[in-house]
Amino acid sequence: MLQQVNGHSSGSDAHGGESLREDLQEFLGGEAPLHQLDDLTKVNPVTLETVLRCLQARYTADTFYTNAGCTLVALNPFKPIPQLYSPELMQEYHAAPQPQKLKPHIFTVGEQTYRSVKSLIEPVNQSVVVSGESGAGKTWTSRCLMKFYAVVAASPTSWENHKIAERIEQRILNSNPVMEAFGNACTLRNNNSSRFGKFIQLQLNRQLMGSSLLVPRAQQMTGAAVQTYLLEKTRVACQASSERNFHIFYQICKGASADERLQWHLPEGAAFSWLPNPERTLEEDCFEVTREAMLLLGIDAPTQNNIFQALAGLLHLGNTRFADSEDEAQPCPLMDGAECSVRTSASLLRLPEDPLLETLRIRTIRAGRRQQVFRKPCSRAECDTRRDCLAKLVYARLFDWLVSVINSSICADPDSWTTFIGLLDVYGFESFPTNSLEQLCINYANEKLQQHFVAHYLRAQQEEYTAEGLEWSTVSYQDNQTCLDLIEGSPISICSLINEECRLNRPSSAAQLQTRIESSLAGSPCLGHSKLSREPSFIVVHYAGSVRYHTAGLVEKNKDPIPPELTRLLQQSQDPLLKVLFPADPEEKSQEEPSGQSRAPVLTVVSKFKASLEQLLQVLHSTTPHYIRCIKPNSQGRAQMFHQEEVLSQLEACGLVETIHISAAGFPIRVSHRNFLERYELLRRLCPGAAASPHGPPPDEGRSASREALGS
Ligand SMILES: Nc1ncnc2c1ncn2[C@@H]1O[C@H](COP(=O)(O)OP(=O)(O)OP(=O)(O)O)[C@@H](O)[C@H]1O
Repeated sequence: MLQQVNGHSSGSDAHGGESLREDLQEFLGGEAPLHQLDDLTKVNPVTLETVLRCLQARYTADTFYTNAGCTLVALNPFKPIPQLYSPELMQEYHAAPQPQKLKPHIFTVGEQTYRSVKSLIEPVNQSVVVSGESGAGKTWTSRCLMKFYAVVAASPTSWENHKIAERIEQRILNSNPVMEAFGNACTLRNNNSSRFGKFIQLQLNRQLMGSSLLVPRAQQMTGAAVQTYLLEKTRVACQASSERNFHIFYQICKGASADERLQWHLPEGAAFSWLPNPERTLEEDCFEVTREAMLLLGIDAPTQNNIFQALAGLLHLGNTRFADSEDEAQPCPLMDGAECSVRTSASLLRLPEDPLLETLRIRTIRAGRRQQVFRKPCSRAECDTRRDCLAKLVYARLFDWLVSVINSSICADPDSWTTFIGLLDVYGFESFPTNSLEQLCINYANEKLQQHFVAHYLRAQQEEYTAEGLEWSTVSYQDNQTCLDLIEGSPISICSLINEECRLNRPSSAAQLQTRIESSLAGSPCLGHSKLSREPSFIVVHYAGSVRYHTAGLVEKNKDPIPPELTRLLQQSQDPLLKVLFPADPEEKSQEEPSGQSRAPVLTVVSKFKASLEQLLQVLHSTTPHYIRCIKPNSQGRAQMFHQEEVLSQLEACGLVETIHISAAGFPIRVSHRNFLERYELLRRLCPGAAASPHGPPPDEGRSASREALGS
């Protein structure tokens, strides 16, 4: 293009203009400032480098939202910017004739989804997929969107309806502090990290405004439903160094009244081994906010008291330490002081003390044709595992129960809503020095979502070309099906092999599992080899990068075994809450007591997760998806700091690099007619006889003028 311009320079003399020479100088020097580009697919050319430079320029200019085709990229500002989320700004986006013409913002996505629901054009239901790594701003974004909908989707017809709507919205918003108190924790990467995934379905109902059918329809929020995924329950009993347990434990220890301290056996300054780093004071430690929100969700004070007492019981359980037994035939003795912990824990959980201790220390085995019962003292390590398992079991059931209570409080009668907007806030792609089943599940979910995204993005591209009247150009793009086949395919895949090990219930070493995976799936191009690793592992080449998964403990984690004695013990509790969490249910036995010889399908972690993922994707497929990719500009959580390498790896992990490649596979350079004329108007002036305006492009933004410039 430069040569072309230079090539025409003699022509410029023909027009004789000093001014033309000056214009040329300006043309050669002046690209549109990068920070003004609202859409990453419009940087020219679309490459990783230009995209990164554009994001950095915008971040430096305090511009945190940028479009990338059908995706919104949200850079975490790491500083409060109240005016960016004010109710006035919400109203501005809500009232704008074309919100997409305003600056990119989460409110644009909010308003677009809301209008699409209102338009009743199929598919009416909408979903917003919010992704990004830990600390990137997913929870913040989802919360902001919920507040936005609470404002715009609350325009009922009567005062009475208004009050009902307000109550529902308040409850929906109140579900956030409760779920965060019980499901979030302070990690190395985020002080308020969600340790579970969630899909919130905001249920809307069509309202007729006034009596005339011609008056525009509104959609009013009538309720919501929450679905959660993969709570990191291991955190209850095991926290990485410098991390913390779930916020709620710190809240009760810091916020309990004097009476409650007595009742829950939580004296000031008491030390609990499952409560590391209690000296750190976080904004999230606010017990009062959680209590208030629980109350508004219908969890009354006695029930709350019951919950907190059970949690205190778990903390005391964590202080129960075992010593090695000198005689294998005898149960492990308790360490000094642990007797008191068991007693307190038993009294708070309202369990009989001796059976609690016995269950922790003695395993019952059924064997032989007659299923004779044998009692075998556990090793110290086994006692620890059983203690931790008991705590995880209680906490996971409590969390699920809370979610169900929240749902019954916010969920609308199925007849009272017709449409919905779904907000999906999931863990982003993970790759740590050691990766196990949790990362495999999370990355598997990300692969599924990425495939969904690529299919949608390619379709959107083709539609755009058609609308532009461009010649049909099939964007050939290889999606991530090969990787998904490796993880979940039939008949043999990583999931099926791990499940098979659980079903056969045979002793199997980590090295054997590695060999089985490598030999059975050797043909997959997405299975990498781990020659350098000392520990048994396998590598999966994900769309976002290669991840090495260690096979040690994988099968056991997948089984997630719950000794049946533990469930039976909890069913004996006199505590009203535990009675609800552990009802005497005959079905439970079949789930939790898989017999070694049984061929019945075992409900493994992977198979449950796969089923819930399929259900989620079915819902997503039935909606129009919107994507928000949250990016963390630096890992220190500091404002005004942009680390290019960190951002780049996130662009890869959240699939934005893919978007860029797809854009480049189609038409990598996209400029509106108006911008094109603004930039290349000069070409028309270089062309002898062209009637170019010295004042810039004509106002019609027309194609013909652009063609003329191209032809010159
Ligand atoms: N738009 C924003 N404006 C100001 N601060 C923000 C914004 N988004 C995020 N933050 C800050 O970043 C922190 C981390 O954000 P958030 O908890 O939403 O991350 P996340 O992606 O949900 O992380 P995780 O996966 O660990 O739950 C917030 O606590 C907040 O301090």
